[in-house]
Amino acid sequence: MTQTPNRPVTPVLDRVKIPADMKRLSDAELRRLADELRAETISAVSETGGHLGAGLGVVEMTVALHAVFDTPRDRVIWDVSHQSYPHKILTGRRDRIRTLRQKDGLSGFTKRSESPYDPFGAAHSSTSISAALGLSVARDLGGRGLEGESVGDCIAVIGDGAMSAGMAYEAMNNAGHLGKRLIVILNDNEMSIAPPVGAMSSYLSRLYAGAPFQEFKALAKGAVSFLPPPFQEGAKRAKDVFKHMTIGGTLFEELGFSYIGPIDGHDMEQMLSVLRTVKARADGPVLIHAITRKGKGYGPAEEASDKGHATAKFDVVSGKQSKAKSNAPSYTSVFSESLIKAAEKDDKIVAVTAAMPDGTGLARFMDRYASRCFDVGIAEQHAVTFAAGLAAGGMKPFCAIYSTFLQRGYDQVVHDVAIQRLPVRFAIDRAGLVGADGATHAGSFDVGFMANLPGMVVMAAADEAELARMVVTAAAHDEGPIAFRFPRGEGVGVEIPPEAQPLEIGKGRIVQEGSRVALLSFGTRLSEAVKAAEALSARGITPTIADARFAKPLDREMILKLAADHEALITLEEGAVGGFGSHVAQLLSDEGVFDHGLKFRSMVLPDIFIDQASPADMYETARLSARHIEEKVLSVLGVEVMGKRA
Ligand SMILES: Cc1ncc(C[n+]2csc(CCOP(=O)(O)OP(=O)(O)O)c2C)c(N)n1
Ligand SMILES: CC(=O)[C@@H](O)[C@H](O)COP(=O)(O)O
Ligand SMILES: [Mg+2]
Repeated sequence: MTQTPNRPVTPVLDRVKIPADMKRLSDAELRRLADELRAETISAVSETGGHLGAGLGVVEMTVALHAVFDTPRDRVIWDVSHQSYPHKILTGRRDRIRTLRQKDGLSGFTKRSESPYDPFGAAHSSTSISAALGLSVARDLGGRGLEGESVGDCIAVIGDGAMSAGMAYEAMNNAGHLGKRLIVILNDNEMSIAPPVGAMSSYLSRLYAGAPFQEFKALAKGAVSFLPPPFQEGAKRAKDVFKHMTIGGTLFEELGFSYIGPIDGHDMEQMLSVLRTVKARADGPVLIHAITRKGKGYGPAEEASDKGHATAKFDVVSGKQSKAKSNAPSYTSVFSESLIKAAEKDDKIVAVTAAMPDGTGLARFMDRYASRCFDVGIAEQHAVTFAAGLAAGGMKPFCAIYSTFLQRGYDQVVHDVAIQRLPVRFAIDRAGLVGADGATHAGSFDVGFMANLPGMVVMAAADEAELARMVVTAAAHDEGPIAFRFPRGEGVGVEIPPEAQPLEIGKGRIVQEGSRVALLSFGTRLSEAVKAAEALSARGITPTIADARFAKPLDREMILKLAADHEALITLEEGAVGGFGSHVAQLLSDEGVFDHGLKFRSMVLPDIFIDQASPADMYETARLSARHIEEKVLSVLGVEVMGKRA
């Protein structure tokens, strides 16, 4: 037998094609299966890159869940679902696990269309309890799945980080009230992407630190019979130790859940025993508090500051990641450096992140100005209104949130910020297509949902120097809210001026003068427009190229002049319909420009959710690369290419 290098030897796992195959395994074999599953996960992610640490932390839990419950009839809903790779391996997708996060491969998250074992898709956090509750209620009302299949137990697995979001409490509040049979596993690894923050995180740690106290609590409430015998013993001992303590219920019990824990989420015997008991006995909402370690079982992940949360491809033996070299700084780092510079001169500048200090670059700001930087946990709604409060109190808050996660705080943007004209500065990172995380993380909608708000200023950086200027522009803008968007990844390599100057609000710039057709770009598609223009020059076409800088307020004067001076006007943006191009079309329509025969085209993201792929492939799908701009110009001008109209 030949063995593929880097592939672990997995005799037990090889016998498991789907979870039903696990029913034949003894508990000892299930323990062995967990070891092999962990090795297979490490091996696969070493080839694909992706979310590693969270999956390694739930290997035993994944095995125990599929061994005890009857999936897919019983529904396991993984919160965020970045920890679902071991689940994918056990649920008929092992043969494709090395296509994770690639074009036409497996998604890095659970996805209903991918497998019947993924009953609910996710990637944004803290949705699992609501979804599991909805499924439980549907089941009790006699509902069947969309394919007519019956629904069994519904189990939400949610992390301690995800437990910081309001939505999890909204769901528990409702679940406790309804009293339906529902199982929640709190996977507490004392980590979010960064170390978790907040009073709730401290509370969970106290529950964990006081484990015997919890056993005593269960006994005191008569709930100990719910637990398997080893826990009943522990509880009796705990009663002696803690008999003089006055105790209240855990928060979860107050919300109407039976609380079981803390248990060791890596101890297969405990996991199996607790899940079997809960399966046999639960008659309402139950919360199992499992303590695990993010990155468990792989040294380089366990030792990493993010516990191997996300990784590039790596060498399994050394743990060394293969990172592509770049000649330009990332947009995120330009934002971060520019903000630090601005904060040096203005002590009113403060910064807010919702659990993404590294991703947004605010970790560096925090190192420098700890008291002026706030990680509020996964709580985008709160982050926005908290920033609004900071602004109302006279500070200059920069609320740094990925485009996709800002969607969750939208009512707060409208109601708390925009209507009150509070000068919150929104730094919208990951605006546009993001690659391997796919549709759930694409920043497609922010221009649409920000630029339609009265009084909101909306900018997009065309390159890193422009981004530096937008940071100082935002810092200086006290009249109302302002937002600037920039994409994932590296800049284009332009020089960043040491002292960036603010932009005039609502003023764009002409990058290249030309004739016949004007390319009006909003954001980083500008460099593609320049490339397209170079290609077009071979055909004797020299487009005018303009950088709009602002989607709101529009540079009316510049746009109307472009329209007047050219036969055709094409807008470009990395965003969905309803964004910059729509605002330009509205202006042209309002001003009657179309009545005079202007040819107008708007290049936007297509009306589909684009699955994971490389950014280059995604731009192909979106038809937003230089080649597509060139084709659009030729077609709008009616130029024939190889005997055909373009
Ligand atoms: C609404 C939302 N905000 C932010 C994120 C980014 N994010 C993904 S995983 C994660 C940490 C989750 O921590 P936890 O729930 O404890 O899971 P763990 O990774 O520790 O297993 C964060 C902040 C997200 N996915 N969704
Ligand atoms: C699962 C999740 O939401 C994050 O881990 C996300 O994948 C981070 O994306 P970036 O790599 O763009 O920071
Ligand atoms: Mg965690």
